[in-house]
Amino acid sequence: MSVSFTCRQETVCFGGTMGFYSHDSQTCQTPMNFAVYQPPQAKTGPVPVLYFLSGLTCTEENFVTKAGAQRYAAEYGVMLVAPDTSPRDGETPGAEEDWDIGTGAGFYVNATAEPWAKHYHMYDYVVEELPALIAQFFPANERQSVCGHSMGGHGALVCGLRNRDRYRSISAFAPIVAPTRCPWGHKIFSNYLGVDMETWKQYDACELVHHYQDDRPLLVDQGSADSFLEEQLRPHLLQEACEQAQRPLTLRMQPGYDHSYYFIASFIGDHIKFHAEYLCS
Ligand SMILES: N[C@@H](CCC(=O)N[C@@H](CS)C(=O)NCC(=O)O)C(=O)O
Repeated sequence: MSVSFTCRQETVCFGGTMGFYSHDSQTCQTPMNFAVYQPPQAKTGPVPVLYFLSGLTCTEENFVTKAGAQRYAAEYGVMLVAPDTSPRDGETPGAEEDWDIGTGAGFYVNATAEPWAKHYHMYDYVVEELPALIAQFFPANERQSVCGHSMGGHGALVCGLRNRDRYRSISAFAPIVAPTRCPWGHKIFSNYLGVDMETWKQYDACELVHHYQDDRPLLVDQGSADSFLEEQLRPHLLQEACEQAQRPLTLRMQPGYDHSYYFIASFIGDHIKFHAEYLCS
């Protein structure tokens, strides 16, 4: 099966190229959208890639239009890849009914329960299919790291922890660290994965730190004024799990910051610098 993609728009940005693309995903069995920022260094040779996984309700556009990340990606010579947050197949029953399930809420898992099992394979899409496409069509070398926000912070932790050979470093903004122990996780996992809670654990970062042990760096920023902090995000659970697993974690509580992209914009420079240390050395 030949692989191809469509360019919807490309714009010069900080000496590089900001682009928006679509392709027919084999994994999700529907067209998928993604955004790529190629830094100026990509004109003269392959560069490493930082994946950014966005949160609930986002598309491939939120991060690249709101976080101001391109300035830092151009400085360090890192390509940014931001996938959409779910399939938009137009046929999955219930996908448009609620903002925290279905469209915009793929949760970076491979759904096994109906009606989600046909299209909602965001884990395989992010870990396997999209990187293969990027490697084939963009000037990327084999070095990858992963970052994300909220639902996408959960995605970054899960994809990163489970794939030691694929990602050199992992970071997150306000991640859902223990979806098996918060309302968003229960809602999504019971629908996408079914009632057997054992199957949920493969997508729970606080479980995974015990099973996938290595010394890769992990950076998490969390705003203290985030309205989802206590009920949904619960970063202290990750701190406890990492302490028990004796795994390195830098958890920074940022006073006064909320859940928005203003928070991400304030610290994205730190995150890209952090990843560049492991991607570019
Ligand atoms: N119900 C709210 C909450 C959703 C929310 O806060 N989403 C976060 C991720 S969990 C986000 O990044 N929203 C998009 C944005 O701020 O650009 C909404 O529809 O925006």
